[in-house]
Amino acid sequence: MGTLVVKDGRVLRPDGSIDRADVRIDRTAGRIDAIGADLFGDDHLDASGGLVVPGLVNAHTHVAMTLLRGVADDKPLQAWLEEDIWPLEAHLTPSAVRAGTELGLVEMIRSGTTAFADMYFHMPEVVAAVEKSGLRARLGYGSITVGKDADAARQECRDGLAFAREYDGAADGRIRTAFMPHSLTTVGEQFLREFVPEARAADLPVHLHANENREEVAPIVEEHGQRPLAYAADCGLLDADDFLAHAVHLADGEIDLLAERGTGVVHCPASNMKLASGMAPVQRLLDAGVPVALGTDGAASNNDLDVFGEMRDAALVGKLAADDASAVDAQSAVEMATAGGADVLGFESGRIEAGANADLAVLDLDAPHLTPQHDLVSHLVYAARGSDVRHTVCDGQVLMADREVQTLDADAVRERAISEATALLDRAA
Ligand SMILES: CSC[C@H]1O[C@@H](n2cnc3c(O)ncnc32)[C@H](O)[C@@H]1O
Ligand SMILES: [Zn+2]
Repeated sequence: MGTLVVKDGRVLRPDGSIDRADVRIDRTAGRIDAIGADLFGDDHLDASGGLVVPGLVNAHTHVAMTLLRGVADDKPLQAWLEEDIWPLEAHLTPSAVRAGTELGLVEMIRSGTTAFADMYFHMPEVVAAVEKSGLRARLGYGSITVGKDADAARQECRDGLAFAREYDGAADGRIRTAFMPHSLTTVGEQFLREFVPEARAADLPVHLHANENREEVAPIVEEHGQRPLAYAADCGLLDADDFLAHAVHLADGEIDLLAERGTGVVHCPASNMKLASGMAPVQRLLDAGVPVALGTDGAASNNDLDVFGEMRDAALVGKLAADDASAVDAQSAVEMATAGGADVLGFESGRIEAGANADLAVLDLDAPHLTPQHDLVSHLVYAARGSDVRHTVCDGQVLMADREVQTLDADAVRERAISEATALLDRAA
């Protein structure tokens, strides 16, 4: 396969500095092997006039929810899930999930995302779509036990573990898996106590929604007499490779617990604002040393999968939450979307440095909204958009060149998603 050189761009380094350099990729290893001046390789990708950044990481989403984009807006979490989303999801089929996932993967490739975590249904379809797309992912079947009898509930968790065991390492290692109980209120205590140790035995991380809004926190405190994360730790959760989505409503002791354990938090600012869940204490999490990543959540609560939007929202709402304009600065937002996200998902990505996974994006800088160029880190967070991405590379493979997605047929994917979304809403009507 040889080498690929990303040529003549400016390169964002892990310390936030930017310099003119070429990036050489060993395509067989899928790794960056050199960064420097005038590098030669077997193939070249033109980055002149552009900025080479680590591929963005979307560390919490439900990709196939692209099919539900715009079906239910302007409601709080519980009403949105119970009145709209879950009744529709009951009619999902494997082919609907495949179509919605491929649509989301095209959207992510086009906006420079190279790795993501997905919790959803019909996950073998997601595996097949990710394999074809060339992206990197941490995948899990979302187990829900509430409202099910004990046998069905146990089967939900068994299915989640079986999926994770079977597909870990798929797509030449680009796919890793996790056990993904949906949340502390939708998965019963007995099932957490039974199945989390099985996940540990299989060396699988655990990913779940936690402390998302006040209505989710209150019943846990009432039923268990503990804050949610103390209860989670009691149930065997919060290992160093586990990661929680949202973590909006946190007591001081819960932040300390996350820091002590090294458990990751995926901050989902747009979803938290849209569902009026609250403002996560992101600067306090960063100050405490908690690993923080960014996620879009699903496209029905965002309503897109563009991580550039998440960087901007994280910086803006982070300042409001801290009542401090210096909180969650641009460099912090970029780190959460790149190296921080990769670390939380357990990937050796998110940094343009020799030895790292060759996951990167090249942005065009010649747009009016990116002019003048006093500070490109500032531009990445406060001015750039996903549509500024010109090339996307993952694992050394070019997934998009000059805005043309190479691995999926974007027009066909869009047509199929439209027909599956229409059929899904017809079935549910
Ligand atoms: C069991 S698969 C995942 C499940 O989660 C639902 N979901 C989407 N967004 C959220 C959110 O913000 N909090 C909790 N659950 C969410 C999704 O619709 C699936 O049913
Ligand atoms: Zn979610």
